[in-house]
Amino acid sequence: MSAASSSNPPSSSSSSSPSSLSSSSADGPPNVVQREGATLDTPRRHAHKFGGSSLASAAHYRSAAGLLDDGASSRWVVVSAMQGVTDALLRLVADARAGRDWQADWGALQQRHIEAAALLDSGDALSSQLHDEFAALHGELAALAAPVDGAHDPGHALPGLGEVLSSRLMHAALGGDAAGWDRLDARDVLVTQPGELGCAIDWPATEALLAQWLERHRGTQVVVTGFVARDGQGRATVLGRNGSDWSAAIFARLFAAELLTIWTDVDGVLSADPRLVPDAVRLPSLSYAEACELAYFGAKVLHPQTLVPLQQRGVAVRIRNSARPDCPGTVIGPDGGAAARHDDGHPHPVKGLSLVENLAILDLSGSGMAGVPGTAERLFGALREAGVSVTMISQGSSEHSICCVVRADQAEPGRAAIARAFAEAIEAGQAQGVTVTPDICVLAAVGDGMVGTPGVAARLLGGLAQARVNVRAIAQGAGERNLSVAIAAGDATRALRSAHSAFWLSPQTISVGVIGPGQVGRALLAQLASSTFDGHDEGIDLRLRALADSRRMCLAAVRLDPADAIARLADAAAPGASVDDATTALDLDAFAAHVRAEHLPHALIVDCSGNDAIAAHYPRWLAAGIHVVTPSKHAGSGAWSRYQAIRTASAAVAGRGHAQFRYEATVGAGLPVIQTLRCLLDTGDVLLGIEGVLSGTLAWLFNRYDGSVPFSALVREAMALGYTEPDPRDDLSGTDVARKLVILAREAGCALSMDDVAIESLVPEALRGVSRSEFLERLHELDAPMQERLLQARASDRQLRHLARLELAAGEVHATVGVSSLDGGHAAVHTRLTDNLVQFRTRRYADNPLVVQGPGAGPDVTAAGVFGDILGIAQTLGAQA
Ligand SMILES: NC(=O)C1=CN([C@@H]2O[C@H](COP(=O)(O)OP(=O)(O)OC[C@H]3O[C@@H](n4cnc5c(N)ncnc54)[C@H](O)[C@@H]3O)[C@@H](O)[C@H]2O)C=CC1
Ligand SMILES: N[C@@H](CC=O)C(=O)O
Repeated sequence: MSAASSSNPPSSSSSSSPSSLSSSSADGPPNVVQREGATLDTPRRHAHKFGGSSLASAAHYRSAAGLLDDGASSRWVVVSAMQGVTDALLRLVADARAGRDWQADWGALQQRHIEAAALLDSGDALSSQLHDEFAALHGELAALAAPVDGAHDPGHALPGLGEVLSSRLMHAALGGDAAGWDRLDARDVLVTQPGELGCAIDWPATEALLAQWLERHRGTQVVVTGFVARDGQGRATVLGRNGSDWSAAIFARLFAAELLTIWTDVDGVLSADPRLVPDAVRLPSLSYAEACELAYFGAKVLHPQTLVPLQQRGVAVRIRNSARPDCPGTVIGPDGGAAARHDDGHPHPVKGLSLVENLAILDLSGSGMAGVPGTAERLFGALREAGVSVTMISQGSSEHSICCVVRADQAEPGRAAIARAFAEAIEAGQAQGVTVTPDICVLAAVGDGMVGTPGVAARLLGGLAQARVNVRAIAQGAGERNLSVAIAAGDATRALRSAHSAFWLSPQTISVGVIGPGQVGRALLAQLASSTFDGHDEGIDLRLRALADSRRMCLAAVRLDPADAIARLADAAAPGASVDDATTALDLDAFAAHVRAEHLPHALIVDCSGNDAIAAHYPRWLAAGIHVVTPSKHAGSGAWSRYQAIRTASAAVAGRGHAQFRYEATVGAGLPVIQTLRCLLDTGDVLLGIEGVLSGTLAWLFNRYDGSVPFSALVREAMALGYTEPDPRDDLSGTDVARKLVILAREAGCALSMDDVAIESLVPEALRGVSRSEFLERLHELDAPMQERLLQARASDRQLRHLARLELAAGEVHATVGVSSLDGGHAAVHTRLTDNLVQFRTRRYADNPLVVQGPGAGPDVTAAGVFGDILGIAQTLGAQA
């Protein structure tokens, strides 16, 4: 018997429940759904169903019994078999039929049930009942070896024994008769009959038998066997796979429940298959129509057949996780439609996305078909004759071609049937023939809210376009609840993720990867973790999805928590660690590919490594549409050719709009230095010169250095405070400041390079070529020359400051970096701590420079500059959306 059929609608005489049910029900006429005073949270007449995954052991039965304690005055619980038992029974039947040994498996199955019974019932009664059931099963299995006599298959109903046994265990777990629980074997009352579309329910016969049963039972607390039933001759039968859900719906209707709760092992219906779409969200509610659409299109929701008996009476279904009863699950009912909001509080026109795989497209085309009545009838008639079921149909208004999607294994019979039906037309050249496109799947967007909502197709197709998914065929009925597209099977996951993002994610969702969790990288992660900036209100959704240091990387499918991302990077590499995120050896191409997830609208890499080799990747990343933000000066001040490649790549990126390269923190850390210069230039001003203190480290050193403490001791302190470059010689040599000057000059349109800057280094010649560690050991060698400079400056009542100068005049650029001896009139003498001081002299600010001043080094202020760049990019994306 097939489960993929629908029940016949009940006859008019069956539209009310049996009269005895009415008299035995304490809550009033059972054929009137009791809504007054009841809500879905506190139904008075509550049917439950437990699937096998919720009934794996005695402990599961106990906790299931606890879940029934919900205050309802009438409770019915329909049970599946214990987990795995139906499959075990099917194997037993197959083995017995084939003459293979089945005794051992039979014994193991009996043992499993007896053990569970012993834990649930202290007496012998339950065990002895189970022994009787197993003895009967033994006899029936033994008889299966004999040839089948007549059309009735005696083994057909045996797999239903699992539900019978399970109902006994649940009855015991609930306290049995003593606790007021009846047990109803559905084989006594539920009558099936063959229907046009398969197995159907004989409602009048069922209601009559149930009425008789209710004359002998209270009927307000009943454990019911799922899956099993009887045929018109009173023989045991089963409802087919997933029949337990159908049973539950049937009994919820027969007992006039207000709500049917189906307890299973998932949190409810999700917006898409979570194995394919990590971002899938639980749907709080669905209408019957939406649930049916999703179910037909591959979502593992309830079989549509299950909903029929409930929909006819307006009974709501709630799908809940028995392992997480706090989760409210998904309600399917009359009110689950367009108005429903998701957990994020926003209404969504599309409720879910589903995918049907293993399909093929059949296409019949020919100019002779246009305007000819009956073409479609002939085509689909041929498919019907060949027993080919059609999943999707599409025809353009030109009528030049008609195509349909069928199961892959039915493509060839379908093609042959259409070719036969149109043989004459093909021969005459009126039709070109039938083509088969294999390896197809259909992606469907489903939702009541789609009805009358403009833009749904645009979002779906836009999402697919972004992921470069080609659409082969499209179908949407006038009902507007389902928009289906046929696509290549190889594109399925990418398509589903992109479509999901198009409907569920903000257009300002950014997939973020961070490289270099050092001083600045750590501070940035901390700021991302603790930021009070509520990106979701703005629509900005920054998703840290990747983190790398110089050896490893950690990639997360959905997101890494910035608060423990560094720990994950370290921990996940530990032997035996198993997380959903993959930590592997650093592979920058794989890192970038992961960040540039096609299903997420935008991608951004933050490079805090300070490593020149990483900067070499920027042109490729930018060309691939990945935004790049960095505090590192290598790209901005490195080889001119690379700098140009970066600019070119960020200027022209097809598809996603151009990828941005931002590096505000390279000059002045968190100070708005580059943006100030840009603002001056973009508004038509002309840069004449820049003078100032561009090193936080050197500012701090010279602000502190008074001869009382050796200069080398102050350098060590600056290192510890995170002011210096990873190698402090970059600061002391003036290289770091020169880099900043080059960055600013290039920003102003000058092709300046490091070689063009006259740099005075504070690093003695002898220490320039040694290793970093040797340099640190010999740091004291700086002390004597610095002491001497200090004394000289003091002798002329001056102070030492490290200055950078850029002069632009008559097409000439002069850039110098070094220590100056300044009198008290110079602004640099009045800086404090790590203050940077940047004086822009421009045409507009010629006499009195525009000054940017403030702390110019340190992990926190630098990270803030980086964070500001990230948000700046996100905001421009918002403006584009
Ligand atoms: N510290 C500060 O005040 C400021 C720093 N910056 C810049 O920020 C950048 C980072 O500075 P810090 O955090 O102080 O340096 P850091 O040495 O503390 O951190 C660098 C991090 O990058 C990682 N790394 C190095 N090479 C790598 C590679 N090839 N691949 C992946 N990861 C790699 C290291 O493992 C380390 O985690 C530098 O470019 C620096 O110039 C800019 C403005 C201010
Ligand atoms: N080491 C640098 C850090 C900022 O760029 C400095 O001291 O300025």
